[in-house]
Amino acid sequence: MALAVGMRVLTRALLRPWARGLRVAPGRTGPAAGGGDGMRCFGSPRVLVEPDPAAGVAVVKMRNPPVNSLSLEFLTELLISLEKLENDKTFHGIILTSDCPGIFSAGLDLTEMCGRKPEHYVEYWKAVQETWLRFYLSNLVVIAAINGVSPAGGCLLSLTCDYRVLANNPKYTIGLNETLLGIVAPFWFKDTMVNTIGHRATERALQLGLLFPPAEALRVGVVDQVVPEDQVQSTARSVMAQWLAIPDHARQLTKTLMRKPTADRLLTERDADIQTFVRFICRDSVQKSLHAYLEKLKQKKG
Ligand SMILES: CCCCCC/C=C/CC(=O)SCCNC(=O)CCNC(=O)[C@H](O)C(C)(C)COP(=O)(O)OP(=O)(O)OC[C@H]1O[C@@H](n2cnc3c(N)ncnc32)[C@H](O)[C@@H]1OP(=O)(O)O
Repeated sequence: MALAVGMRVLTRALLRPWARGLRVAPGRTGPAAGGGDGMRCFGSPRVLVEPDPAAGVAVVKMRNPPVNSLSLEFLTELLISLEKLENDKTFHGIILTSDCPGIFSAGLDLTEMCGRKPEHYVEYWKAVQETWLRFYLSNLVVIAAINGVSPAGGCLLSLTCDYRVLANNPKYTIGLNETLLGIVAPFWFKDTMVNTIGHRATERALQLGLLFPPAEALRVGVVDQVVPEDQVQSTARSVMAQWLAIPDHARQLTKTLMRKPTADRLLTERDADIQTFVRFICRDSVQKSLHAYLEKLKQKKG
């Protein structure tokens, strides 16, 4: 039932004109692409997929410059790539990483949440929910190779993964910093964090909008491993090999057992959650906060 609802939303998304027009990235082969057996990179303008069929793994690189903000188009492309890989029996695992230097993802795209019509907020929030559900419940092993800063929605995306490897760079902070923007992390953002680091640590992290530098992120458990920057990908690969050595059906069922209750909560409250989001984001005070925050980001340069 849950899956059917999810598929309907994704199918609707795929039917949108800009999604239908998605081009497949020009194919290229290479070592990262498992060039040995000739399988090519594929993907879409904002998502590059480097398949390694021999290992049963694909590296999914987010490339929505400058900061991999999670726009509606980008989320849809991510979902399409995920679905393609899930439907291809060659693949058992995904390494999710960034192609934008120094940035994993800046989180939800603030321009999707500012100065738009309520109908747009509905469409956008559905895509955010769908992305979370599909990644959180994916049967594939999903490992985040976090090679940059990862606030808010960027952190949430990494929390949907089964394992997080973070590059040891003090600039690469990670956390749910929504309160600093004058907004509130929805219950399923909070639940995902609670499932990862526990209730008390989440309470503190979310109220204060903490963005953890690598050592702190490791200590509190937001990430599973911190490694030198040039070892993030290789570490993700060796962790993947360990996870793929486990009998797949047993691992998948265990993942579902652990995650389904959390996902079910959103699935049963999905429409109410959309209404809550739209009501909240349409408030004058929230729009003012978000505009001011975006302005501050822009002025930082000047
Ligand atoms: C019940 C209601 C529930 C509501 C819940 C809503 C939940 C929201 C969750 C979120 O994810 S909100 C987004 C939170 N994200 C952030 O706080 C990150 C903001 N960005 C930054 O801190 C920095 O940009 C960075 C990621 C550290 C990168 O810094 P850098 O110096 O490399 O780049 P900038 O010059 O700051 O940015 C370049 C460019 O990109 C624009 N931009 C940055 N972040 C976003 C974003 N999240 N959305 C849209 N646009 C973004 C920035 O404005 C610059 O634009 P310009 O036009 O080139 O000036």
